Amino acid sequence: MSEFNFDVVVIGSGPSGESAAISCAKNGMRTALIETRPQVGGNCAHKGTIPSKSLRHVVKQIIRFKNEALFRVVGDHRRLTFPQVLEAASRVIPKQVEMHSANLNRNRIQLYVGEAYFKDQNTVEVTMADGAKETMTARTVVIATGSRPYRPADVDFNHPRVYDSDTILEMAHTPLSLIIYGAGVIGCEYASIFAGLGIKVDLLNSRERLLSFLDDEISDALSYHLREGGVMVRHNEEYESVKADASGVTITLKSGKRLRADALLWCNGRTGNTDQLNLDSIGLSADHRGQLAVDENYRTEIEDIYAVGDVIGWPSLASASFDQGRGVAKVICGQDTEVFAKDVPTGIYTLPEISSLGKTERELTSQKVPYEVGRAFFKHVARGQISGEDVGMLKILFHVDTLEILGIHCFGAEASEIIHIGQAIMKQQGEANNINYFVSTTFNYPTMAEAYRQAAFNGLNRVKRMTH
Ligand SMILES: Cc1cc2nc3c(=O)[nH]c(=O)nc-3n(C[C@H](O)[C@H](O)[C@H](O)COP(=O)(O)OP(=O)(O)OC[C@H]3O[C@@H](n4cnc5c(N)ncnc54)[C@H](O)[C@@H]3O)c2cc1C
Ligand SMILES: NC(=O)c1ccc[n+]([C@@H]2O[C@H](COP(=O)([O-])OP(=O)(O)OC[C@H]3O[C@@H](n4cnc5c(N)ncnc54)[C@H](O)[C@@H]3O)[C@@H](O)[C@H]2O)c1
Repeated sequence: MSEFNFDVVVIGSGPSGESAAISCAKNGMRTALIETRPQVGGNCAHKGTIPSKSLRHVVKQIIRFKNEALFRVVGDHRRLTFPQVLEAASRVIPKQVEMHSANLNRNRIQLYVGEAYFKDQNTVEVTMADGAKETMTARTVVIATGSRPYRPADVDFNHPRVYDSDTILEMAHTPLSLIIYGAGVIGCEYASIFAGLGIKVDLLNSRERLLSFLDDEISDALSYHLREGGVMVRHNEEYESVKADASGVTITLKSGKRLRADALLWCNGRTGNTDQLNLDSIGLSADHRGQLAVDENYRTEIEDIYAVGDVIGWPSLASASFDQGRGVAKVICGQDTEVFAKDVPTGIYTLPEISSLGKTERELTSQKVPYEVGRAFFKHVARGQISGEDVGMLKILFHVDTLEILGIHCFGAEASEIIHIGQAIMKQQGEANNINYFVSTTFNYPTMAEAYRQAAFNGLNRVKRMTH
């Protein structure tokens, strides 16, 4: 008889928690999963990735309908309300919940619904919705509790015109104008969504440029297209005060500017969900952002307590969280130690979409790497012309001597899919990672993938390294 009820207890059912639990169970571990929400899927399925991407999809369809004269012959040009758009977008959530529940069931994972906190290193207590408590013991605990929007104390989030990225999914009216404070990935994606609905958007960025981790050319393209879509982007701005009243919200900026809109969407930062875990009881503490420090095996400072997903900070992506969950399970099951998720691509679902992998031009320049650039514009790609989605560019950065691909940057329709073709080549070892792949391989025609061939020709012609 084991001294514990479970081998592993996982707290949180987002992508990192679910994949950790399933991988542990598949390796024969007696596994429990605890989730506060009555439904599994995490913030990813209920508040973050899935609802925002689904909203964006609906908005993209509306834009398409508005801009395509052919559709206007068959339907009138009606104005949709935000609640109608939300309703259409939210249909995907039950499908996600059903899929995740089935995955957990199939793998015989014991699910507890309630809020978990530590009693000691091997004991976790769960407070159920009705106040009842359940206690369980385990050799190993995985903290996968995710994150939530950061709410500064001087902004009244109880006011019905002030939203964050969770509560915006409950907005019951359609504002004519919206201020978005915070121009990180969430702020930029929501700016695209609301501008796409014809709402006047002010996007306030505390930094000098949008998404400064991107290649400059891509970040410039995003600024240009957001502005063209009707978003007023303002850089280097910080708020002084936020005042909401019955008819709108006024934000006063440290620069002296005063902006007013029908509603405010706050997108400035997130906090790790660690405050309810009673970490003191096990001698663990989170940093000022509520995040936990881990080593390259996702171990916290406390033996047999691991953490994965948003609660450990970078990269805070659903994509990486899946891998982190599987990675930590390998460590727990003693299978592998090379598990840290790195070389994570970015996939940003603005309009236009952005995706990138590897080094930017700025990084290569500062590292004094002799590189060249190959570009293809979607307006010159037959498939882009046919589909009418001809805004965009694919850019390949490669070493002038070895022809090794060093970075791929893409914006435009389906950029987040297109990037994975290049990723497969970049992942090859040694000389197999070579830009020549794209000129020595036959691509289906017409496809967006053909942009790789065009970009490779463009780059190789530039360094005269092609045998014609
Ligand atoms: C608006 C938005 C859009 C995003 N878009 C993308 C995108 O397009 N692509 C992408 O890759 N990433 C995206 N992300 C990020 C992505 O959603 C997160 O990185 C991902 O959800 C993190 O997964 P996780 O496993 O850490 O946990 P989460 O999904 O955060 O889930 C954690 C779960 O733990 C539960 N929990 C917390 N505390 C306790 C407790 N004490 N007891 C029991 N349960 C608890 C919570 O209820 C929650 O369900 C987006 C995020 C936001 C906010
Ligand atoms: N498509 C996607 O992959 C996607 C979509 C949405 C969110 N996410 C993830 O969710 C997480 C949260 O997104 P977010 O937009 O809230 O966060 P973020 O870190 O991108 O930034 C939010 C805002 O805070 C500001 N900020 C952040 N750190 C700062 C600092 N040190 N100094 C000054 N200003 C700072 C940024 O300029 C921005 O205005 C991100 O890690 C992101 O990767 C991913």
